[in-house]
Amino acid sequence: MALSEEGNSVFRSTPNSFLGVMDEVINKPEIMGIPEYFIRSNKEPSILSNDETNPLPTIPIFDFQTLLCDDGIQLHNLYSACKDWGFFQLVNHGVSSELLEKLKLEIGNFFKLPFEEKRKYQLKQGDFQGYGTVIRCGGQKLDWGDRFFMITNPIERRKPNLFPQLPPSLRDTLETYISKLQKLGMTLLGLLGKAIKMDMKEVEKIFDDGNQSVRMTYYPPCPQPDLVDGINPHSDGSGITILNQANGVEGLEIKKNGLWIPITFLPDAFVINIGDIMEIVSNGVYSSIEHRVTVNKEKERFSIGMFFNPKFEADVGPAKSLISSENPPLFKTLLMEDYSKYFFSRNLREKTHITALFLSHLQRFFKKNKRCGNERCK
Ligand SMILES: O=C(O)CCC(=O)C(=O)O
Ligand SMILES: [Fe+2]
Repeated sequence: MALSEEGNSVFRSTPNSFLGVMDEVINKPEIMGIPEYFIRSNKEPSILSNDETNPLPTIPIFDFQTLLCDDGIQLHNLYSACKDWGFFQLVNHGVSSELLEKLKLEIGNFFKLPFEEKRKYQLKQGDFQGYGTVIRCGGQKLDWGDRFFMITNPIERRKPNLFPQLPPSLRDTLETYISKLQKLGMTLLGLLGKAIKMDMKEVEKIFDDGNQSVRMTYYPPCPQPDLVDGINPHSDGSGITILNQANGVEGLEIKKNGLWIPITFLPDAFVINIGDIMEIVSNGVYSSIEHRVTVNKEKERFSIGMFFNPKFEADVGPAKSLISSENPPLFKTLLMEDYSKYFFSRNLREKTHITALFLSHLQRFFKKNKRCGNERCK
């Protein structure tokens, strides 16, 4: 049976969103081959090594409790990790295995709900929160994954049809998880500020009562994983991201010196990464690294990322306490509210939005505020 396609539209698509890889493509054994919309013809290969004498490089691992009682050396190592890798794993972070296990079950159950149930959370015209993927133009390639993105803080920014309407057991578990991660996230932001010698008052001014959001992603197995991306190469727009590789299936890769390196799964560890805002705040010292997710032929994968950002009223720009005549600002400063509008007007793709902040594109964006297509829609 041929898939139903209407002109340039995609399965279960509305004019602006795509819903449900799992429901549309996976649950139909009669569908042969991967629909064109998912095929990435110029996908860069992952590096593989079976050579025990020459293992692949791995991202640094920190023990949170050791970081907290720092003697200076750990903070220096943290600084180097954020500068050279932009990614690290965090163990012994104090979030219990029981909570992580419960969250894994709840997220897994959510993505298995019937399509009509999940559809209640569908992304609406012109919005970026909800279940689905924003479609900006006809030729846009789609990721092999179903996502659900929502702002969780400040609480008054929560959409009434999203978080409050989640199945109660998922909602309550997520609420507990979010409150634990908030404490962890704020402490980490403080440590990152301290490690780069930022004024701690400035760290608080930027990130306290910040804007936080979560993205849950389900990556179904794919018959031809090499042809698709679970999530396109991108850097996160956040201050920092705390990622939980919830069901322990690997697939996350980071780009280091031009090569795609896999991130291993450590039970109960979080993967922490520097986002574009932290790269900007640190005036380019910390690195927001491109990453992507590859998918698996047999196994499903799911993850939940929590993004920590400045409050909407804060300035996003190089920290004043780091700037001097020897270290002039490399990025523009703008309000978080504007940064956020700008970020969500674009698709996740490489490091295109931070590059734009570095150059003069941003001013043009705000003058015209047009959704021009091709560059962002690839
Ligand atoms: O699923 C993952 O491991 C990564 C997801 C990700 O990069 C994101 O949500 O920004
Ligand atoms: Fe990401």
